[in-house]
Amino acid sequence: MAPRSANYAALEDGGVQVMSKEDTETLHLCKKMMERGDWPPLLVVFDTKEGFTVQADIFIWDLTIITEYVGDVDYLRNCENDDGDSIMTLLSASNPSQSIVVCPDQRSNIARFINGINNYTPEGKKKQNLKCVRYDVGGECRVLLIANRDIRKGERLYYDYNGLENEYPTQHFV
Ligand SMILES: C[S@@+](CC[C@H](N)C(=O)[O-])C[C@H]1O[C@@H](n2cnc3c(N)ncnc32)[C@H](O)[C@@H]1O
Repeated sequence: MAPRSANYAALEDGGVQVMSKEDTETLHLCKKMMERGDWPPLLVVFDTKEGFTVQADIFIWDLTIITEYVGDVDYLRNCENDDGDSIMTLLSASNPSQSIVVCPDQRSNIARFINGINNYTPEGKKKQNLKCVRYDVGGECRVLLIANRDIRKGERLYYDYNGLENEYPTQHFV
């Protein structure tokens, strides 16, 4: 695992956007709500083709923070040969040995059950209703999944697994 000090947003190649004060307050409020047991209105539903999926249990407005992508944080170099299908870039450093990733295999939250779009079909792209955005929050990188349009109750949540490195194979995704 990487020490907390490894998550130093200033190392990001090209920089990472700083989260606004207002959004940072919202993020802290989300954390507090979770701590007291107020969970977001999302359901984990099993699908025979897609495995576990996440769906909206109420209407969700565009730009709502859905969840932070959390888990153990490790150096990318330690995980390159892992067969996990849920590793997420946290910091993509100019010096690759300083790049870190989130590994949600042992500890995580609902984010690891959110499925991805098929990058090779127009239908896949139409399904996308979340965007994955990395922010500098108080000097540390954080990954958030945010609604990129209004989402109907009952709609499944999808984002593009290939936002940055384009290395995730999605040809077989439904
Ligand atoms: C981060 S996990 C998402 C949760 C996963 N469905 C599960 O059951 O644990 C990523 C894996 O889910 C599956 N997956 C994600 N999106 C999919 C899609 N659109 N169609 C089919 N399988 C998908 C693939 O097996 C992928 O490797």
